[in-house]
Amino acid sequence: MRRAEALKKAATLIEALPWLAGFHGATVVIKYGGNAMTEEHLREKFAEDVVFLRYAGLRPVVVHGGGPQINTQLDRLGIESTFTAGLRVTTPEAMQVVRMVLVGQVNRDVVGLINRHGPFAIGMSGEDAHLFTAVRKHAVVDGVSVDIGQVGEIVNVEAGAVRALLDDGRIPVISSVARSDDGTVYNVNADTAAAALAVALQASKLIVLTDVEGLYRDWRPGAGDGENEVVDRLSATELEKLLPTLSSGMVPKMEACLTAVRGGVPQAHVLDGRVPHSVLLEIFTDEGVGTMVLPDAPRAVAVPKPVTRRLTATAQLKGNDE
Ligand SMILES: Nc1ncnc2c1ncn2[C@@H]1O[C@H](COP(=O)(O)OP(=O)(O)O)[C@@H](O)[C@H]1O
Ligand SMILES: CC(=O)N[C@@H](CCC(=O)OP(=O)(O)O)C(=O)O
Repeated sequence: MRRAEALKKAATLIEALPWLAGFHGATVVIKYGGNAMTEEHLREKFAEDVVFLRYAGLRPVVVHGGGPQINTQLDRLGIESTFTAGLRVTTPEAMQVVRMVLVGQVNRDVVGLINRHGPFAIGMSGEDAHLFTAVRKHAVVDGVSVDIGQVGEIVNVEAGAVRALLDDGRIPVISSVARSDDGTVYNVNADTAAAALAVALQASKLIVLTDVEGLYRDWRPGAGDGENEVVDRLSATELEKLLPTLSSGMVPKMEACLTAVRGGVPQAHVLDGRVPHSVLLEIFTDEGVGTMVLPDAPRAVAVPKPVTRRLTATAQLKGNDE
């Protein structure tokens, strides 16, 4: 290897040093969206990242989605499916398919994928060990409450089993299916489930992987990358104001980030799952990627990430540099 090239590689490794030190032992909840898991080479990179985190001394937890995979199966079976406010209207018939695909197919696939790189991943459904208890959720559209079927709102998280797995050096991989006290099974949006778990575990970070660069300021469907402006960083209050203007899949995603930071998680991120190794880039480099949501008054926590190189949220919204 040429000397210049070797020095560059060493510099990259050294750049990770403060982050490795700061995040040692930290719990990071990663939401792996169904749209982010469609390409094989990216799936491999994701699995490598998660195992890298584990070997680097962090405690990664994966909560996976599977919306496109559920759509495929519903189509095959001729079951119609619609979304309201980013949530699938879930009939009892659709619920059976949701559970089968998330727990029986996607969970197994993600566990297998991670275990190719190290024997750590263990699959769980939100129904296991009372992990997620839910009640029936209604969507609110134009201020009106709308019934969306067997969609759950998590009211309790029993994270003991997940903690035990983490203490044992495992990587829990969790499906967003929940049960109510009366035994009804509910479909929970995976962003929402990841946020509830991040709060229960008091994680150091929530990372939501998706198929766009981050939160776009004025999202225009169909516009390519670079044509929409990514909001680099924003505070909980700024996000709260923005929420009513958001649409489709971004609604549960950004609500999840808000829930996480309001619930004591110091940082929540929406990252582009199409960028290889975006999880490592976010955690171990100075730049950070995607959209970062911060609490209004960040607590004094052992998260070393300097934020000075990013635009402030206010400057972001004005479109100016600091
Ligand atoms: N403001 C916005 N910024 C970025 N994406 C947006 C925005 N509003 C709506 N979207 C849509 O939300 C989608 C992400 O949500 P979703 O399809 O549920 O992803 P996932 O399967 O990763 O959970 C994007 O692909 C985009 O089509
Ligand atoms: C209620 C609700 O909408 N549940 C989602 C659960 C899966 C999910 O969230 O998957 P992604 O993260 O890939 O979107 C659904 O049925 O599609």
